[in-house]
Amino acid sequence: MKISFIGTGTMATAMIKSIIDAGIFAPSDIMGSFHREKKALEVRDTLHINTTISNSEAVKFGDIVVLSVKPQIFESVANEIKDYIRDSQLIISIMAGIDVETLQRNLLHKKVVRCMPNTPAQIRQGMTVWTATKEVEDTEKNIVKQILSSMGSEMYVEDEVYVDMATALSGTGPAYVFLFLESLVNAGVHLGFSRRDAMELVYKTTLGSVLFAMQSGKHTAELRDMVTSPGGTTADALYELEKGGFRTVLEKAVYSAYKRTLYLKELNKKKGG
Ligand SMILES: NC(=O)C1=CN([C@@H]2O[C@H](COP(=O)(O)OP(=O)(O)OC[C@H]3O[C@@H](n4cnc5c(N)ncnc54)[C@H](OP(=O)(O)O)[C@@H]3O)[C@@H](O)[C@H]2O)C=CC1
Ligand SMILES: O=C(O)[C@@H]1CCC=N1
Repeated sequence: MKISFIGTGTMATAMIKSIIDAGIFAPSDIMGSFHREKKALEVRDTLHINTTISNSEAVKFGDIVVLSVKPQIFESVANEIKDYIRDSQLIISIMAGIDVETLQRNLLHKKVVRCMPNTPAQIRQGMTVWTATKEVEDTEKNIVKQILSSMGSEMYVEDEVYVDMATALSGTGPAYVFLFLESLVNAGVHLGFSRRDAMELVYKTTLGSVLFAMQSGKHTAELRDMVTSPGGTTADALYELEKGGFRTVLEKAVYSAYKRTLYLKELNKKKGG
């Protein structure tokens, strides 16, 4: 079985590394398409996969074709490749805000998987939410599951509205976490820690807390209470976070990302007729 990637950037490269590391595809069974020759040659030399600057050539190569270009150029890429897609091929889209109906209509193809991965896939710790059209057979779903599991964890959903929601929560999510980490490290530096020590304290505290929350099975409010000694330091810090609207800001940010997903979806629905 062979797999092609249309647009071999950050996410596609993470997927390629994961499927090679997991032994699902050999580098010789993978092709990545690029729009710049220099980049194509660089990736060919580092990942030892096949590369091309022709999207149609990439489509012809794979049994599975992953669409990993930016959503903004999907319409022109679809026009370029639609005549080369075979009925037997499985199309996997990782593009944000392009729904199944738009994919099927622009590609003139029914067998489609839509998924939303995230960047921790680069170290095989990603989280991907995905859905498939009824034309995708169970054996193909199993292959998709294997591919996505090679990047970390996966969650299948029947209704693609959850893929839109996941775009705002888990797809965009690493950016929220990185900003949170950066802010805490800066706070540590402000107190007088070296940046290196502050990073170690913050990263390990965050990792430990996430594992604790997952393994304890307790509600996070209970876990928070366990940290909050009466008349102690935590109560003061939490008071300031609540006063500053920490939760509301976070909820508004996620909702804003969700609205952007829906906007992109509508925009792409209108394009391409
Ligand atoms: N980054 C993320 O966290 C996530 C991204 N996604 C989705 O993944 C997709 C890719 O995102 P990401 O990897 O971040 O973006 P990148 O910009 O890193 O990847 C897109 C790649 O497509 C290439 N490209 C541009 N035009 C063409 C073309 N006409 N034909 C072939 N290739 C082309 C770009 O090349 P060049 O750089 O030379 O322009 C680039 O390498 C997006 O649709 C995004 O919504 C989904 C989940 C998470
Ligand atoms: O910012 C974006 O549009 C992409 C989709 C999810 C994460 N990054």
